[in-house]
Amino acid sequence: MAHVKHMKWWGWGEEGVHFEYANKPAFAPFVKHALDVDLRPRQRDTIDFATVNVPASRAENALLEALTAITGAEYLALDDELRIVHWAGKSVTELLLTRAGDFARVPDVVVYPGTEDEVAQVLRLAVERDFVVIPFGGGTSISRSLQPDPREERTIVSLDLGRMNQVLSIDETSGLATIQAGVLGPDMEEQLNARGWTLGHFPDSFTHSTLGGWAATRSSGMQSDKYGDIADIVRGLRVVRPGGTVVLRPLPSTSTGPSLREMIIGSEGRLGVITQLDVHVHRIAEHREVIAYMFPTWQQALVAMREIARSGVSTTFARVSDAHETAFSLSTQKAPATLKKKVTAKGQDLLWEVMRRRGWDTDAMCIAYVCFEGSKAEVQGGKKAVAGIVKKQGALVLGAGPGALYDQKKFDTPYLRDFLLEQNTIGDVSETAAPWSRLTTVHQAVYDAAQRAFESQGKTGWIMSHMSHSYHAGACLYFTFGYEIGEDPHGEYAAIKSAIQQAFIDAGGTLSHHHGVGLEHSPWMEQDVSPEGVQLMRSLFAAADPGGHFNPGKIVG
Ligand SMILES: Cc1cc2nc3c(=O)[nH]c(=O)nc-3n(C[C@H](O)[C@H](O)[C@H](O)COP(=O)(O)OP(=O)(O)OC[C@H]3O[C@@H](n4cnc5c(N)ncnc54)[C@H](O)[C@@H]3O)c2cc1C
Repeated sequence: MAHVKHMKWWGWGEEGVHFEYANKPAFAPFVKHALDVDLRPRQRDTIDFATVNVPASRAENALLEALTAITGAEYLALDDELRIVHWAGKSVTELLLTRAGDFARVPDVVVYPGTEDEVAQVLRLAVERDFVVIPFGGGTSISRSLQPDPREERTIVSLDLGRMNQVLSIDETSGLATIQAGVLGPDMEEQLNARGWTLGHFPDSFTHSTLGGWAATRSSGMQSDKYGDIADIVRGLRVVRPGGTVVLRPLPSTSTGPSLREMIIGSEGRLGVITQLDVHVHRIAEHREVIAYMFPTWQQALVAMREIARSGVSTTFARVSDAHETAFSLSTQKAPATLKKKVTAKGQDLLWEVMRRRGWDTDAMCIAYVCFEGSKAEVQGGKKAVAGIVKKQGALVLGAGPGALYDQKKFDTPYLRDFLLEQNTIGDVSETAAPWSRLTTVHQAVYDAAQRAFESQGKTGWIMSHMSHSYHAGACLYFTFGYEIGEDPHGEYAAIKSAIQQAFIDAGGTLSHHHGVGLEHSPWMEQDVSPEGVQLMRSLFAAADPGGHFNPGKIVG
């Protein structure tokens, strides 16, 4: 479909873009140490689509004609590659299945509506002709929110919102923009930036995910400390349902019963299709700086992060990597190519010397990044206040150099998972949020659970974490884990991922801070929101969609 950009069918992002390690001398030794895996040079650049068998479309001609009458033939896709692009998201389970060509059930047709009225017509038709509609944003779901039920006998339509991609208006007085749901992150920012505005929402998946997808999964971006999670950013919505459109106006606040807005946010396509959103927008900051700090220990770093959150200093983000993640970050540094970079590397050696002389255990130290935005004076003031807080916890201020590097690399990491899969190795993530009082307990519990799970599967595994997204009462802990794939890729993954998710709940965290539920996290929902809570959700979905036409089975089965 020439009008809508898609990721490659077999992995993350664009064809031809890869994670490279040849220019990162410490990376291969790190992987050997952490996972006992010997990296091989990349064997292939792509996977030939001709090598996979795609189940034939089950869509009948009469239905295709009815859909054509709505959007026009140009906006209906039956071709196999597009059906595979739309069959699932980018969770590890889905990537393994996709690479193996193991497609139990794929959408029978992809429909690209251009207007809200066309969306409404498709949904009415779904009820009339009894087919399933799975709304599709950018396809970056990491919780299996898109993958159809393999047992689904009805026709499945993937409804791709990608043509509805415009910033429609900006209310400059209120700082509110009205934007179509199918717009990809970069396209939306380009339109907003052209008028001096930004949404400020930058998930790691930003380049390939959409505004509607963010709202449908309760997303959070790396700058949420300043701009809020998507649930804070979205003020108004239009949600198309077969019987009509729910219209929630962009009011600053309201007390008109239970919040419909909150109910739609995170509904993963089960309550209808979000076509348009009213969102907070902000003037692009005059000045921005990311400063790096090094802490002697994780405990001291967490205390500092809490103090920063409490201090009233406006930070755009404040995140700290634990010792394992710090070691990983250092392993991805490029070899210095220019004289200037060689001098910087020398500076780093000196810094290491300073830390050793201070008696630091360099295996325990933790790197933190804090971002400041505003006028030059505001940024200076913020930096000064944060320096005071971190120094009380024994940290060294590393300055803007490493911070700028972090800022540039932030959207590259998703390519690492495909690179590792190519090396027969899993690299995956799980995140939670917990009160400040429980963060160290959750962190330790997840490490212990992962270690036990690695051992039970006979693996040399690695786990690392960072803390980000601070709130009044707590913060998000984001874990990355890896291990070499054995003989039972799905069984091993299920055992390790489940151990981590269960540890979140047992230690007092939530089962997901910003990746949503989908099929992946659904088994823990009763433990997360109580059995009665799940029953309430089931009743809601059953009443809102009695025929189970809209992304059935997701969140709660
Ligand atoms: C490598 C990687 C990094 C990630 N980093 C982050 C991160 O930093 N922060 C974060 O929050 N998430 C992250 N994610 C998860 C993912 O990007 C988010 O869940 C994102 O919000 C999904 O948006 P999307 O447009 O790709 O939606 P899709 O994946 O296409 O869809 C997700 C769900 O939303 C529904 N949906 C989509 N559009 C609509 C609509 N208009 N109306 C109704 N339902 C709709 C779909 O049916 C599906 O259930 C990451 C994922 C990956 C693979």
